[in-house]
Amino acid sequence: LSVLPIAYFRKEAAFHTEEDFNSKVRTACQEQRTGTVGRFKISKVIVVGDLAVGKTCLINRFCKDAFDKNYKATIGVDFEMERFEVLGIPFSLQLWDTAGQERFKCIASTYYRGAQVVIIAFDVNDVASLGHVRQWLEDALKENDPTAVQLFLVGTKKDLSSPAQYSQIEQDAIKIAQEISAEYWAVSSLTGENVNEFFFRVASVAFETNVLAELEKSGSRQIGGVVRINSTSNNVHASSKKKQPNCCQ
Ligand SMILES: Nc1nc2c(ncn2[C@@H]2O[C@H](COP(=O)(O)OP(=O)(O)OP(=O)(O)O)[C@@H](O)[C@H]2O)c(=O)[nH]1
Ligand SMILES: [Mg+2]
Repeated sequence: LSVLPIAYFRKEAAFHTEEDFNSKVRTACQEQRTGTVGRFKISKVIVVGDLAVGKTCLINRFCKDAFDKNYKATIGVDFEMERFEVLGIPFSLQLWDTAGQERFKCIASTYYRGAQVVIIAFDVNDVASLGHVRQWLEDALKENDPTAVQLFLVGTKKDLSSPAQYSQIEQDAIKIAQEISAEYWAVSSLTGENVNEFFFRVASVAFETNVLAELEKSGSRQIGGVVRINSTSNNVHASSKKKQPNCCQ
């Protein structure tokens, strides 16, 4: 799946409104200076939200181009891998579909950790599911570094709402998206409306962020063309300090 720069859905609640990839990112990709991105890097994406809002259907529409009208609750978690190519660089997303049902939530939440992207889904025909967005966010951020996570708020089942009903809930959804710094989208897994666009946007935003982080890392390491391996080994050391005290000293 080759990813072209995909536009935001609503200007009022978008990460950025540039029409193309960041120029630093484009140059780095041209010169194949993307570090671990493209070789080892897999970004973890979790999809959370109330039961039956359509999380599983959303992932299945994108990954399998399939739709099931029968509801089968997700028990715990499921995951799908999706490979993309962005600016000629291979890039993978691991899409974690989690359970919305209360009784399976505690299993599911153990898989929230390490997410780069959090997608909070609500049903555009169910105001209560939008009301629960903050709770889902809180739960997801308990397991993650809030400053490192990119958030998407996605309204599902757009096919079931009339334009008038839809525009009413969209106003509220955009307000919440702004408050929680999420990018807002609305999709239908039944018709497929905006589903590919949405995931391509997720992939391009995640990719850009990863490449920029790589550039920052290599920028701070390189001094006058000399690669200082110290700074990374310090990090490794810091995180494994407890187990291996003084191993390199
Ligand atoms: N009309 C319509 N129905 C949908 C859409 N997406 C999902 N549904 C239906 O909504 C029900 C729930 O969908 P799921 O995807 O299983 O919901 P979920 O969020 O994964 O639910 P849990 O796994 O219990 O958390 C199913 O009957 C789907 O067919 C949509 O875009 N349009
Ligand atoms: Mg499900």
